[in-house]
Amino acid sequence: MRFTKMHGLGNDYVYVNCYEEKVEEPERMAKQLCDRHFGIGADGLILICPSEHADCRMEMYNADGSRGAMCGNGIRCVAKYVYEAGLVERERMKVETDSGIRRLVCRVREGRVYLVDVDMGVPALFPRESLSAGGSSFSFTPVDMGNPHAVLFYSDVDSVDVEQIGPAIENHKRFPGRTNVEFAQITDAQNIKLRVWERGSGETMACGTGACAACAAAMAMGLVKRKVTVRLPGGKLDITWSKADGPMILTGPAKKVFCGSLCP
Ligand SMILES: N[C@H](CCC[C@H](N)C(=O)O)C(=O)O
Repeated sequence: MRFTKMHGLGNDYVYVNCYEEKVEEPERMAKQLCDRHFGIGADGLILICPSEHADCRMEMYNADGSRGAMCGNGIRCVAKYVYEAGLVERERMKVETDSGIRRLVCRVREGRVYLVDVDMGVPALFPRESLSAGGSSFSFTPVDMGNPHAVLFYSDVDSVDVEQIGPAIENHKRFPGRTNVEFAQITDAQNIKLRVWERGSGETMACGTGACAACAAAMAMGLVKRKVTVRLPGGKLDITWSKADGPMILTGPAKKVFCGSLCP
C-alpha cells in the first residue's frame, strides 16, 4: 500500500489515495501506522476517497483508531493532494467530510498548493460551564466545529499541565463521546496562543478545528476582534469570522513530506 505523509503545522497524518488503494480495517491500520516507534508515526490516518456529492471525500482516524468527523489541518492537505495529483483540476473545490461538505480555495504557485482557505462553516457555541476533574474545577466553552471542543482560557499556556488536564477533560463523563480540549491564551485583540489536547491523539503541534473553536469562544466573549492569528506549537493559522451567523474562514499551509509504501 502506498501512502503520503503530509502535515499542516506539524499536525501530521498518513494519507492514502483510495482512488487507487483499498484500506481494510482502517481503525486497526491507524493505530499501527501512527505509532511513532513501531509504525510510520502520525497523529492519524486520512483516506482520500471519491465522492458522489463533492469533488472528493476525506475519512479520518485518530492515532488510537477512533473515527474523527472533521480535521481543519487534514482537509487542507487533502486539497493539496487531489489538486497536485490532478484528481481535482480546479483551485476551488468541495470536500465531503463526516460532518458535511466544506468549500476550499487553494493558493497555487508553480503548480504547487502552498496555502489553503477553508470555509469551516458556522461554529456552534454553547454557554460556558464548569466541571471538576482530579480535584480541580475547570470553566470552559463547548464549541462544535463539526467535531466537539472544550475551550479553556489561561493567562500562560506554557505553564499548563496539558498532559494531565487534557485527558481528564477528554474522558470526563460530561463528554460521553469524549472531546478535544483547547488551552487558549489571549495575547492581544488579534492574537491567540493555543495548545490543543486532541481526542484520540494527545497533544498535537496544531489543530485547525481547535483553533477555530478557540477563536469562536474568544470572539463571542468579546476578548478578540473578528480577524485573529492563532499561534500553535507548530506555527500559525489565520482565522476570520465576519459575523456570528456566517461561516468562519481558516487559512493555513499544507505540506507534503514524503511518499512511501508499506513493506509486504
Ligand atoms: N487535528 C484536527 C482535528 C482532529 C480532531 C480529532 N482529534 C477528533 O477526534 O475530533 C484539526 O486540525 O482540526
